[in-house]
Amino acid sequence: MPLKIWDKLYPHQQDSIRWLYTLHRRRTGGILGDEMGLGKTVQVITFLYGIEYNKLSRTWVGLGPTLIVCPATVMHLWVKHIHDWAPEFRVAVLHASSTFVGPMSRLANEIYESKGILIVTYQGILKHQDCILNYRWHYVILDEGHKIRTPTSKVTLVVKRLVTTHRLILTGTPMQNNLLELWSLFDFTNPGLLGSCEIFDEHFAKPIIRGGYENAPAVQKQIALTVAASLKNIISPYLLRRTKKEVQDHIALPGKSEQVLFCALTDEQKKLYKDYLLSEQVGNVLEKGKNWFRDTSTRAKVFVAITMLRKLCNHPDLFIRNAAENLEDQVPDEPLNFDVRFDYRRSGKMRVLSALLKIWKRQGNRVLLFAQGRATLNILQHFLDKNDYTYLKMEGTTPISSRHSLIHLFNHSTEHFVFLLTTRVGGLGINLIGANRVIIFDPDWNPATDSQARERAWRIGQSRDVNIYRFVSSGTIEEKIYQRQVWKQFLSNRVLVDPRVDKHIFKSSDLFDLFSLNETDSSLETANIFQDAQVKIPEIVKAEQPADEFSEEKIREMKELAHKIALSFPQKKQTVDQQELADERAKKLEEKEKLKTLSAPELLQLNREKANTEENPWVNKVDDADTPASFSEALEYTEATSRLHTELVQGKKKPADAAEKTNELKLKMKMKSASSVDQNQPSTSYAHDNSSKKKKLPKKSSGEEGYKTYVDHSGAVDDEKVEGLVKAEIKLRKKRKVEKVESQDDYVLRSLLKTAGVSGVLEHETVIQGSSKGTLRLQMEAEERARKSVEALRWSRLDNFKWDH
Ligand SMILES: Nc1ncnc2c1ncn2[C@@H]1O[C@H](COP(=O)(O)OP(=O)(O)OP(=O)(O)O)[C@@H](O)[C@H]1O
Repeated sequence: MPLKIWDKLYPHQQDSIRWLYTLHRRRTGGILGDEMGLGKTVQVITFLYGIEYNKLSRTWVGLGPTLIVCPATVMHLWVKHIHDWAPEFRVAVLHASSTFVGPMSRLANEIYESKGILIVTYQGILKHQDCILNYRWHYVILDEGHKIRTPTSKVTLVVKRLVTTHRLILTGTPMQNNLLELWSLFDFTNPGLLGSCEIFDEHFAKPIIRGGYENAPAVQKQIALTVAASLKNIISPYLLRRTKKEVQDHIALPGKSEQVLFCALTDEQKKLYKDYLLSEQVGNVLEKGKNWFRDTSTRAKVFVAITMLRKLCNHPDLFIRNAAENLEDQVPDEPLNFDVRFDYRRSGKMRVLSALLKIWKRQGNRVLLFAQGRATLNILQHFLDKNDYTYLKMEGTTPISSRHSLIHLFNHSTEHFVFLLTTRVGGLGINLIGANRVIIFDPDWNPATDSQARERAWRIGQSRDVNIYRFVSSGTIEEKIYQRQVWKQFLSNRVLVDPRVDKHIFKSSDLFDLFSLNETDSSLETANIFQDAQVKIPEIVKAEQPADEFSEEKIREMKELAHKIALSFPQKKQTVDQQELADERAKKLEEKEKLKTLSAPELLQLNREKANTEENPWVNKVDDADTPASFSEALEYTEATSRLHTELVQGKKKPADAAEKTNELKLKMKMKSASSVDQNQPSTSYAHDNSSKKKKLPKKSSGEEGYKTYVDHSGAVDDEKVEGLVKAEIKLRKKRKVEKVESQDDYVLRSLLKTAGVSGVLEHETVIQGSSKGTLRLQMEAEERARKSVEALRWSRLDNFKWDH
């Protein structure tokens, strides 16, 4: 690969190029399963470029015709990335939004003949299968390849018929709901690796699932663990997965926090919820008992009832409309028409949303707001309109051709505060790093859908810390959905990350469990299950908000105001007697000249005396322990700190930077820094001479606790003032107490808990990470079982081989 490209890749990307090349040489496929946003697209394009550049393939002399299948929203992103990283490639999009004039089959043929790259959507492959299946492709790449996770879906079946030597899948979420999905993906990239679907289900999927339940016997738990470890060994060579945490040293992403906010239902929602649970519709479903899922029509009714409850959790209007129209078998997801009675406060989650957006707007944050359905999105849009928030919106009906420009607009201008998206359309494959806050308004059954959505902002290119909030209506169906998400995530982690992940938490939910409302109190069911994940907000030490609480806009306003005030000064001066001014100037000049004649200790002594006598809000009692070596050094120091002080007052420098600079100056002057020995003492101190003892500073008022005081000696505040020995007090947070000072996140959470009806908060990461303390008591039996599973798989491969030949 040309160095000019190689050098631009991060180390983990270079590793994956090596891995892809190993697969290439073995003429086999694989799954590139890096977490979202680590640059899988870039890795694959540069790898293909390497094949072309080195003419590595014997069959094609370089890269042969290549097919990329991806979701519609990212088609143009692929084109852009190819233009950026490998402009020599000929690339075309097989889609109505393409600029090509003429039949699509001709376009496909032209690209094929010129050994170019053809990009098509998953729908497109169904539509154009007749022509695409006719060709023998060099590489077939499925981006967001989890789209073929259902073994029997039409698109999966068509994709598996593609004729090609090299098959790659790119996905940040290789396993989403169950283990058979993983089988389906490998059945495309490495046919036969995991045996037949039935054998895999019986010998791998079922044992792993059985051992995952809390009430499973110990032997089953141990079998699950060992079988999962065997499976991981089998797939490891063909699955490359790195998490952001693992490569953080290279990519240096900013911080991320992810919390689950449990929002209380409003009284109206509660009443409607309970009434619905008691309704005939739900009663009919519950009557079916344990075997409800065997009957298709009951399954459909359960689905409708659950959807109704989910809508109610979002806003009563969504529920009432459906109930009024008595839509028994279907729940349309059409936008609603709002009348003047619309009130966001009737929804508990929207109250929380309102409180959050207010704070974030003030703080200068920008938000991705994800919701499952178009109807919910519509209600959220109405809320944003009413509150004059600027926003963009993208959902299923947004034309493909305009999606890319919407994304570009959001990322490249700060004009829009919120980006409203449906989770499935806006959550896949795109970059939305213009936002640093994410809300997932309602949870999906599939944890990967929500994970994909949250990763739109926290990815390469993001420079600000990202906070993610998942909203869950407490006590409702949404809690059950969230619990199912955790369970699925646990299964996925067991196979993809660490088989020892040990979080046996769930028994399978029955219908009564789903159709219930837990009203007990704010100590939620989910919070009780995951007690270790509960977020505890530290006590507030300092009442006022930290200085960085101000948004950029607010700072600009403050600066403008300061500027206006400053402009008013000269007018006042004109009213002062000119003679007085001249006298004043002469006096100050004289003082300055006199200062130059003083020795360094005299200068500092004078300085200290002035500080201790003057009534000046910037002045603090001086407690000095160090002496500069010479007068010129002292003067240099005084002037430098004076400049610093001016910059500080003018807002050009932050207190922390000013303090750092001052410390540098001190070091330069070879002054002792006694304060660095004791963090509780002021950071800068002066003294009559080296032997003098340090005096303790008077205690600060309580409002200033959590800060250390830095006493700075400086000259003029601005040019109009007399140069001399003026002191400033710069407040810095004490290192030791910094964690006690309320962070922006804590401030947000506290506000929500206090006023917006949030009844609990869980740290999502802690919820999904299991401990790895698995017992090895039944190791032998489990190993035997795992050995049998692998053997069954080998026989199954042999059977397939016989059939194939
Ligand atoms: N080496 C690199 N140098 C600069 N930018 C990069 C590099 N690699 C990736 N990026 C940028 O990082 C962002 C994320 O990359 P990309 O979209 O390829 O990630 P992904 O892993 O495919 O994500 P997803 O799974 O969400 O589709 C893009 O904006 C891309 O341009």
